[in-house]
Amino acid sequence: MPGPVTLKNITTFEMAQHQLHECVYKCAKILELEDEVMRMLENPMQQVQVSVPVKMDDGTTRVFPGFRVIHNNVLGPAKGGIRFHPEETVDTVKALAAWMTWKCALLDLPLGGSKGGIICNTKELSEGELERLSRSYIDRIWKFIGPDVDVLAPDVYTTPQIMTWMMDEYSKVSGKNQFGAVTGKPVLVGGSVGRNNATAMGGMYTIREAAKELEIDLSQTTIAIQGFGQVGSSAARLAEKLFDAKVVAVSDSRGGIYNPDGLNIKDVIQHKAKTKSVIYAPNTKTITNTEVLELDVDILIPAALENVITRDNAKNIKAKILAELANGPTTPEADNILNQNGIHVIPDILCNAGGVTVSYFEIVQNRCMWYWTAKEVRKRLDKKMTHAYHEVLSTSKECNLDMRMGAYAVALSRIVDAMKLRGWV
Ligand SMILES: NC(=O)c1ccc[n+]([C@@H]2O[C@H](COP(=O)([O-])OP(=O)(O)OC[C@H]3O[C@@H](n4cnc5c(N)ncnc54)[C@H](O)[C@@H]3O)[C@@H](O)[C@H]2O)c1
Repeated sequence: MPGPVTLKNITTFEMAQHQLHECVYKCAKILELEDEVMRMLENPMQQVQVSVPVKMDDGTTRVFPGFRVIHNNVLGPAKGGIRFHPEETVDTVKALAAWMTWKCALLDLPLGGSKGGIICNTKELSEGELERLSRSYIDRIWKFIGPDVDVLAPDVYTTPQIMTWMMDEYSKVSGKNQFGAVTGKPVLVGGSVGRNNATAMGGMYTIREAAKELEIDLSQTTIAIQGFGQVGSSAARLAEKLFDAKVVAVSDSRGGIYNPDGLNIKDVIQHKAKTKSVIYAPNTKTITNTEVLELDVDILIPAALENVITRDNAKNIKAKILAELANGPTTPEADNILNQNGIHVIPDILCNAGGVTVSYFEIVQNRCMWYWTAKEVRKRLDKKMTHAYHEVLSTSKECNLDMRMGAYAVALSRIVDAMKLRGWV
């Protein structure tokens, strides 16, 4: 975790990392954690940097820099995505690995946190080059990963096909089938059913519990969702299906759409498939992304970018529940304003943890060679998310913390207790 940083001239992503670290520091003070404990959590336990050679289609060889970072594995084998991005940096990978540590601990998964990345532009690579890159990366890092050590998962620009190549290469070098070394695989080769909409589904369970706490009848609620990608569109569909709630607005990078009587989500999905955007879907009014956030709705779901709720617009948020399916959508200054205004925030590390939870289920199924039905996956996800929500709620009430700090308090105390038990600190 960095010390004070100048917030001038830093990218949005660095800003999101900074917020995350701020939460951890604040929480560490509340929990009165000793300096050596914080030093242990400040830096990753292991950082591997590799050069990944790839034979290109034109006969030349290119070398791509790659990383794999384990932030902390006190609770179990590390778990984290692998990103293929032209602007990847080891600092980003380190921050994201720490984020995985907090999320896994909060959900009480027997896993630590890790992350990896390769600096590359997937749009410039052929299918064959992409496969050779994925396999070559595993050839460089295979000694540092595995089902009992560090499990890989998809992230930015890495797909189920890439995960399958990586699992296959790891199986080859280790001389046996090792489905549990990688998650996010297609169901046919050891993936879990229910992973596609797990993040949104997990978020819905936390919204259901928040509504009970606030005595809100979900069938009478209106919902606005920023972002209509994998997570946002699933959230819109599920809110209609599970709660019979009215989704009145959704948006994407080109703008938002609004209908006070409720959108027809199926039509919006079809419109987006045809035109690549939600805007101008039939029977809707076009609005801006800012307007989407400030609508007079009961539930607001950011499901796109970081830092969209800031000190400038937080006072205009009218929703009773803010369910953070996106990572880092709210700045610390905005958090204070939301809390003062009595908005119930379901923080990102809780709200969007359904994805990593079903990834954990994938590891369990791979280890047992016993595959669950969609109903079983949903039931287990519900149990995990509901339990985590109530732990955060009761901690925040008992310790007089907001929900975000409550979530970090639960996660940090679990990690610190385990480090003490194992004699690390
Ligand atoms: N996919 C997962 O399982 C998962 C898990 C945990 C957290 N998240 C978080 O959820 C968020 C969305 O992830 P995703 O997988 O749905 O991504 P995605 O790429 O499928 O969708 C992102 C959506 O955001 C929209 N968008 C981009 N710029 C925008 C802007 N300026 N204003 C409004 N909308 C804009 C895009 O048009 C798209 O609809 C991210 O913050 C991600 O980190 C995703």
